Amino acid sequence: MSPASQLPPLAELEASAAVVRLPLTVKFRGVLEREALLVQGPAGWGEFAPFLEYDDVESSRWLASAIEAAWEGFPAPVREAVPVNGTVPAVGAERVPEILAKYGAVSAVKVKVAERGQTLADDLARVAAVREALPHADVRVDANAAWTVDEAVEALTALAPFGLEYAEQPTAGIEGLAEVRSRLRASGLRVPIAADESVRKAEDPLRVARAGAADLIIVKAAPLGGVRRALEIVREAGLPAVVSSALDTSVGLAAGVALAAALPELPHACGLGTGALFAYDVARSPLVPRGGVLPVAPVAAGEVVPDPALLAEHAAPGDRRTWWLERLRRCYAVLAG
Ligand SMILES: O=C(O)CCC(=O)c1ccccc1C(=O)O
Ligand SMILES: [Mg+2]
Repeated sequence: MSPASQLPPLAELEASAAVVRLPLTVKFRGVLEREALLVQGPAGWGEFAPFLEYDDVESSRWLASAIEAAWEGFPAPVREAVPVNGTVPAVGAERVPEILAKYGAVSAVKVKVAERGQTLADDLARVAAVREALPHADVRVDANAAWTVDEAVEALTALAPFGLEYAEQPTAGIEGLAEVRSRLRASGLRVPIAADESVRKAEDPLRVARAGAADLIIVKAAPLGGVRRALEIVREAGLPAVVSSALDTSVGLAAGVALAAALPELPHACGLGTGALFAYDVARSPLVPRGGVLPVAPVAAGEVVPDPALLAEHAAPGDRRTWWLERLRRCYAVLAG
């Protein structure tokens, strides 16, 4: 996180702040719209968009990431394109073809599972529909920590025959992940376990790696406090990493692309295709996948910027702008210590 002495003045953040509300074409995390506060600094634009229920301490890391993007810019890329997965929210199986069509050709698909109010049968049907549409794709599932250990073992045992690349955060907590992982191995099922919430919401993002509780880690630029901090975490974790979005606008996705582009190794497709779920974005040329990849060049060239007309068109209502500016001030105070 940026040391307090390196923080730009709050007035500069406030002066450039644009608050948008963007409609999605499909419900994600239970919502049909995404709000974000965008700031402009000498290095470009940054996105501050912690989910509405997050507290100020957790949200302040997202602000550090926005400040890095706008005042410091991104480290040099080592690749020209970032392969991405399509993301299938917890929709009914009959909607899978329509959702997949949004991404175009992708070599990997992430399927949300364990949605509250749904059953294992719903998950099996959704994953089956993805497998039917894309027989050769890498299919990974994400339970967002919603299963118990027993439920996770049962569900992943049932899902494994579809061929799973890995299971993301099947259950909450590092001990739970370790137990799911070892119980699957003991039964001869090699489903790699990826840690997401156990990295991005943990007090110590490295503990899951030290505990040997996961085979890979999911890293997101904003929740981890920026691209450089995320790179450091991957280096120290010593595990393969998958860069994923936080349902960002193209400005936030650019930070994810910069992170994925700067990682020494990128063995899996990244979860950065979510721009395709937005009905509208802030950039004239949004970061949506083409041919299964996102290009690094426009990010490195600082071309992924909001269009003033789109910012105006999608400006959040006045009371929401006030709410975001107040949140910005509180999180700035956290960073300033
Ligand atoms: O990884 C992806 O495919 C898309 C991003 C995603 O799933 C996500 C988006 C917003 C908040 C949490 C998550 C998550 O990975 O759990
Ligand atoms: Mg996840």
